[in-house]
Amino acid sequence: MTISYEVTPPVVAVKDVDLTLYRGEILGLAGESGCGKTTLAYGMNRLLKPPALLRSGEVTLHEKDGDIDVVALKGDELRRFRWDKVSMVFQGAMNALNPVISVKAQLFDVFSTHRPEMSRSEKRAVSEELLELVGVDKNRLTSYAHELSGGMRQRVMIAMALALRPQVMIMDEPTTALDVVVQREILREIMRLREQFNFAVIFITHDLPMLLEISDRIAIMKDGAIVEVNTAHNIYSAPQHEYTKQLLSSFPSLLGERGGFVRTGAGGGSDES
Ligand SMILES: Nc1ncnc2c1ncn2[C@@H]1O[C@H](COP(=O)(O)OP(=O)(O)OP(=O)(O)O)[C@@H](O)[C@H]1O
Repeated sequence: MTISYEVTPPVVAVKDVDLTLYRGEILGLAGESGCGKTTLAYGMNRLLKPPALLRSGEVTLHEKDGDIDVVALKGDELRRFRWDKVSMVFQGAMNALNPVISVKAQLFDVFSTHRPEMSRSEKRAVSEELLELVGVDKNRLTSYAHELSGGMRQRVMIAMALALRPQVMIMDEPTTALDVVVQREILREIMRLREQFNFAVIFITHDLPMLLEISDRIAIMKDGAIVEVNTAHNIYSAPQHEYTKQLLSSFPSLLGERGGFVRTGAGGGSDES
């Protein structure tokens, strides 16, 4: 996939990227600011708007009953694909909730658009369940965004992304704006939900230490290209690309003693120390 911004002169933000996301995996996408992570995510979910242009490439979702050619989707098909199959939690999503509409109205809106057959009481029951799933009291259904803390708003956004049980969730810096304690709570929640519902996650951040903890595999992006993809364990213990080594060494916390990982078992890297 190649994506450019058709400005003068044009900026090629994603250069010939080829990426496979496996069912149920967490794929971390790391790289410094401006390397093209968000543009790539938008490209995968058909969210590019001019001057962005998908110059070439294809996106295929393999489903039980056949493949979906995402680039060919139009109108209603595309609307159904988003949220239903692939949902996205954006950078700064906690500010994306409409402040003057209740949480309930925003959740109901997702169902009204995508599940028109649901009754009000069904919507209510499912919305309450969703809030509880992401650790928000169901009484918050009637709250407005401005009445919620940043962490709660972000949880509500995750509940919305989860609402239709998509196969893939793309999370672009979903916790960056939150303090470290809340950030870790939410990460744990995402990991738990992933185990429960088995969706795959593309997790985008420049925070490589965090990705090492939560990802199955990590793709390292530089200047619009993916320079290395490997298991989190191999990225950490046997980085191949010079840039990956540089990126690892730019996080002092990774050089010293390793702290406790959120993730246990595979991927955390336990061959040394
Ligand atoms: N609307 C635009 N017009 C022109 N260039 C753009 C536009 N949006 C992004 N770019 C350029 O495309 C490149 C990739 O940007 P992108 O936002 O995808 O990077 P990123 O890795 O997600 O960065 P960050 O972590 O800061 O969000 C950058 O060089 C950026 O300046």
